Amino acid sequence: MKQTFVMAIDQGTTSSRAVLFNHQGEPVHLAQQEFRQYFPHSGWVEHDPAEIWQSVLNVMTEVLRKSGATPDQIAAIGITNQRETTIVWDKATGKAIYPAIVWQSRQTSAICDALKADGHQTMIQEKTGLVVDAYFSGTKIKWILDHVEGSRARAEQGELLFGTIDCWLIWNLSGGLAHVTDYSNASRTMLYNIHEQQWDEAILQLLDIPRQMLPEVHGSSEIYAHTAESYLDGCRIPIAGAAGDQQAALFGQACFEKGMAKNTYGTGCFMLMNTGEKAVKSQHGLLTTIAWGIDGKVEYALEGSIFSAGSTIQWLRDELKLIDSANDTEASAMRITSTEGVYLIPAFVGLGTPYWDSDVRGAVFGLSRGTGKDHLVRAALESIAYQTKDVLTVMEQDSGIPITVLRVDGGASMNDFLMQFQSDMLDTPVERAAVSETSVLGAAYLAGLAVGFWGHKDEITQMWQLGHYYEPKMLEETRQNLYKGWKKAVHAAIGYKA
Ligand SMILES: Nc1ncnc2c1ncn2[C@@H]1O[C@H](COP(=O)(O)OP(=O)(O)O)[C@@H](O)[C@H]1O
Ligand SMILES: O=P(O)(O)OC[C@H](O)CO
Repeated sequence: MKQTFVMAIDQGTTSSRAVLFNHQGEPVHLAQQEFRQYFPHSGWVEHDPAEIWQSVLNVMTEVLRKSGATPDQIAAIGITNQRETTIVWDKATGKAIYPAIVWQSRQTSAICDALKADGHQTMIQEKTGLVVDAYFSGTKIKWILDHVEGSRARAEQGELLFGTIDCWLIWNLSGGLAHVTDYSNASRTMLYNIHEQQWDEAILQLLDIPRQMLPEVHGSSEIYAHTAESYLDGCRIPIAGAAGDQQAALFGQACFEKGMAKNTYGTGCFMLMNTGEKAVKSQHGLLTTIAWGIDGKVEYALEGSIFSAGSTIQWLRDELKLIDSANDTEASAMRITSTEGVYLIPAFVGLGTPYWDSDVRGAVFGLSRGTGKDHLVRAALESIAYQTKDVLTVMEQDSGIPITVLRVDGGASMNDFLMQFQSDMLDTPVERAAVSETSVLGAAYLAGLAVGFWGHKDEITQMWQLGHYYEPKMLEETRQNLYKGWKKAVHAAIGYKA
């Protein structure tokens, strides 16, 4: 039978998706399932690894059912994932020994503070390209080994395995045969030397993490394993691509040339610039990270990480009950012409680039008696654009490359008000890709390239299509005044610690 599709799995922070892509790179069928978020303490976020795995199996089955396709029509499977989220599991039973500690979770900030106080920040940044922060997997693994009784000794015996979500899924899909990850995911652990491309013994010793529990690191586009016979009607499909969701989005946006940048508006917001074969060091809190490794050649990116973007909109919906759905925010923001001086600082789990402050928490400034729901909703949307401006400004400084156009994608990029305000605030055109699900598209491309479904990256460049173009329209004076107000508000929030 002719193989018609590549199946890509996007295991995101709030939902799992499976999408079938055809030869034209079009998403022709999709299945999606949300799963539970656990907030056991202030600033902690956890997931159930078994529920994540089950949700992925469900969407894979569901997308096949919806499409009427049979598993033997699938040329390859690609995986993209919420990054840094950490799972430690028992190799014999396949059961996690603790819930997945999610990238947003702050439960290891004290470990990070101690690392910084002991002067390890520079060494860690030099080797891994990352700042010392609870965001990354390294301290999350340490925390699990410190808190689950007997686990460190078991890890030393080779009985426990660590993996980010890509690794957990490949291990499960392969029936426990492959314990592997790709370069882009390894580069988010704070344990991986991105220049030497190997796990770093000194950092492993510092965090007391046994080497034997870590996966093998592979390219982002190659066959790691085949699906086990117990799934997908016994059809053994090659699992042929993996990348962290932000790197996969850079790939899906066809940002293959040095200096090309994209911003993805999901739960958080992540701007990445391709820096080619050069790992550019940041002076302003950007991360240096591996974009992907293909055919033995690793390419790098500069990244700005914003922790709360779409999640701020979820908060308006789920906690404040100001809106019924995320889509309502656009009309709400457009009912007024400005927030009238209201700024919302969405530091629910601290602030990432360029502030890197784990302890700051959210705040609202500029309330007056006339402030209403629309002002708060608009301030929440604007906070996403202001944080993006913070990141873009330092990215241009650190790379020395002006960003002349910003490619955008992700759930919240569908909001026209937000995208226009973004373009206005940056004074830069914004291009929304026709396929806004670029992470999952990137995963499909990576897997499809590995099995010859697509021939070359140039084919992908040809397939990229513009969905919507936004041009800056705001007066320079207005832009400057609004942004000045944002900066004042952020610094006031940072200055206030309960
Ligand atoms: N029209 C919209 N306006 C603003 N935010 C939106 C809109 N649609 C979705 N979102 C937000 O985008 C996020 C979902 O985007 P998605 O790319 O699926 O995120 P993730 O991959 O992080 O789960 C949610 O946090 C949601 O609140
Ligand atoms: O699941 P998303 O799209 O919010 O992405 C999360 C990022 O990978 C965290 O680094």
